[in-house]
Amino acid sequence: MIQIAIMGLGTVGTGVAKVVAENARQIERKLGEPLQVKTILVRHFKDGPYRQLMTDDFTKIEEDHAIRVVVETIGGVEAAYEYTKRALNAGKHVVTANKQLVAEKGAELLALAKKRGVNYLFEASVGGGIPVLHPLTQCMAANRIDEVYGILNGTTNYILTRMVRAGTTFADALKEAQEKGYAEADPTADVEGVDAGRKICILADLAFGCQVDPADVPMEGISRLSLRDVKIAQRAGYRVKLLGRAVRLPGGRTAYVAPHLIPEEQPLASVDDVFNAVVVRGNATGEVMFYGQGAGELPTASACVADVMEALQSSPRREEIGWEADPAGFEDPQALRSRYYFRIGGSLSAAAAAFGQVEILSEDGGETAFLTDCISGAEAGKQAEGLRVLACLRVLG
Ligand SMILES: NC(=O)C1=CN([C@@H]2O[C@H](COP(=O)(O)OP(=O)(O)OC[C@H]3O[C@@H](n4cnc5c(N)ncnc54)[C@H](OP(=O)(O)O)[C@@H]3O)[C@@H](O)[C@H]2O)C=CC1
Ligand SMILES: N[C@@H](CC=O)C(=O)O
Repeated sequence: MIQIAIMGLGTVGTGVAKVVAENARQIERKLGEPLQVKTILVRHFKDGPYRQLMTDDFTKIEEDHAIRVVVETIGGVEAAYEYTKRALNAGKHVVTANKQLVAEKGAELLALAKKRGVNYLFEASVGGGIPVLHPLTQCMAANRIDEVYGILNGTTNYILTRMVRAGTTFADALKEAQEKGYAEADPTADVEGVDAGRKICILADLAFGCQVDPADVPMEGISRLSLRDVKIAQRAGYRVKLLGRAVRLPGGRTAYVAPHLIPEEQPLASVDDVFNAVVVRGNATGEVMFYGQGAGELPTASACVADVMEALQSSPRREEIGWEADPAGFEDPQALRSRYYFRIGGSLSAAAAAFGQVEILSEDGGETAFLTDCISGAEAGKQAEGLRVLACLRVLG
């Protein structure tokens, strides 16, 4: 019998307990022994099927030599960071879904895990149930990864889909996402692009081998996005999606999160609801896309339990994953070139005077929406000076 502990019995922690119980036979067949949740760390005791396993004392996990893997689904940094270090120091593998902790402290925790001869695994921290970190670091290991981008937040993709398809208000769509267990404890992180930002940092860390610090990454969410722009874009053959993007540059790397217009024929344009998709561009593979449910109880738990199994099967520890802790070499994403969508208060002639040749998408009620040629973010900002800019979005492609 292999025994594990879960820390935090919310959406993901409950999912982990369910997957371990419901898929017990498959898991046992693969591990050669039954897997059992022995202890669950909670803050508040609650009645229910796991009541007998609950403790509010972390030392019950830390000092229990029978517990070989700890699954951290508390979220945030403070308690999760402290308990993770103590669990690793106690010689236990740690598996997590906590992207904030991995994005901010991953390099340090991976180094500690290495020192202690155990694994620190975090497949669930990006893309929920989508296997993407393992393929990126293992199956694409022979590539130089030049770019990673995608729809990395299930809550905002769900909100956008509900607003566009069903006319649901932003507030109601967010409430639905919270009820389904997709949103962070503080959904501001979803809505303002911070959750996607943490995920693009983890992808960039692994893809480029150097720390991308979340504090350096410009993150814009969907709270300022107007449905008017989404509809204008849609009529012109584009979908609007919140993307995280990380690019290798000649002297370093860059990353950002922002809503983009995506041509409707591109596969990312039809990724809706809670689904996420991550595109990885390797110099040998070209573009590879990973698609699946990016949030939710069971998909996320699937990734956590697979990591538990991997940690056990590759004991004492699997091959090196990690990155340099030094964040030097991060460059401003404003240097990246793309077409831009603008909506301005003013006429087509004002747009043309500022940008030269533009592709007009709509002219209505004193407002003009148009696409520029391919320019850098800095050029877009400079050329728009003097215009009354109502919206400005990058176009992917
Ligand atoms: N939900 C999802 O779809 C996904 C979530 N994640 C990540 O997984 C992690 C967990 O998310 P989720 O399950 O949704 O969050 P929840 O808020 O549903 O669950 C977190 C749980 O941790 C408990 N907790 C908080 N602090 C402590 C503590 N000090 N000791 C013990 N328990 C504590 C909370 O208790 P209390 O109820 O008392 O607050 C709560 O039950 C986060 O890092 C999140 O970003 C990753 C992928 C998908
Ligand atoms: N809040 C996150 C949960 C999964 O990472 C999301 O909506 O994507």
